Amino acid sequence: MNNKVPVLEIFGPTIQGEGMVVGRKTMFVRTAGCDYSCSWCDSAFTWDGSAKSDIRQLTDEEVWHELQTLGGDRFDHVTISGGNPALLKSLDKLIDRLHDHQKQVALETQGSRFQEWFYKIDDLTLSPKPPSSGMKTNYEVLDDIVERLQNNGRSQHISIKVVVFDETDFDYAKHIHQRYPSVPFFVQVGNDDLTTTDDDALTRKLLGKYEWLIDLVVATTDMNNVRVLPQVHALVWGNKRGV
Ligand SMILES: C[S@@+](CC[C@H](N)C(=O)[O-])C[C@H]1O[C@@H](n2cnc3c(N)ncnc32)[C@H](O)[C@@H]1O
Ligand SMILES: Nc1nc2[nH]cc(C(=O)O)c2c(=O)[nH]1
Ligand code: SF4
Ligand SMILES: [Mg+2]
Repeated sequence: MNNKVPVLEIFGPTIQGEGMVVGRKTMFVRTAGCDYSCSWCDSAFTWDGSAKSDIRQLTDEEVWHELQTLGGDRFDHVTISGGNPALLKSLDKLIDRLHDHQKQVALETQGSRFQEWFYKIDDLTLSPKPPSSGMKTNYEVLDDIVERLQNNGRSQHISIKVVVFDETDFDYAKHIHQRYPSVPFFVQVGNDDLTTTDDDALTRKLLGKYEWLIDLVVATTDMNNVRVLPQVHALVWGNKRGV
């Protein structure tokens, strides 16, 4: 069995800029490879071949060593993102190692694949993709993942986060919230300007979109138990990588 993890970036400590533990001090491990190809993916380098030569096949011990080198004693939380980390059975050992060292573990995934190690994740974000992404949600798989987690006592450890770019996406978000009403639900501002280096202009634009999304949620009856968030890291650091 392949016990290595294809890693593209390890960075931090920084803050979790999105979703259920927004603001939480954390390290990031970003894995390579995705089964989706979202039109607006802000981490397309994980799957489009452009950073192929940066991919390292690391053991859990090597990942842990690098986290320690970077973070020392200044972290107690690690977020695994990608790409889609749920493609990797081999993350099981890394999660155990992090827990052995009293580090909490968060996961970002789109909900297209299940892994047994989902049951061990402390903060698990499922982020199904709205129409603007060009991807199609497999509800059979998503239903199964949510059901398994709920049936195994993980309800306090999961959330759903939908990125919204337009009103069609907002309708999709409403539909997802109605389908899984007991799962803590987040809508997130979409960033459609992934190349600009003008941080002030980007911040202004994203805050404008944040207000637009807040207004939509405020005006909608089926969106009451909902949290509306921007990507805090994009407001602070723009499109910079590794923050
Ligand atoms: C890069 S993805 C990696 C994890 C996993 N593949 C997923 O999509 O959940 C992490 C999060 O960033 C969000 N995201 C990606 N591109 C974005 C963009 N342009 N604007 C806002 N959020 C974005 C995704 O929807 C997801 O919630
Ligand atoms: N600060 C920060 N927060 C994040 N939350 C989710 C991220 C991701 O790319 O998965 C991300 C990221 O790349 N940086
Ligand atoms: S699922 Fe996540 S990593 Fe994959 S293409 Fe979409 S946003 Fe990017
Ligand atoms: Mg990101």
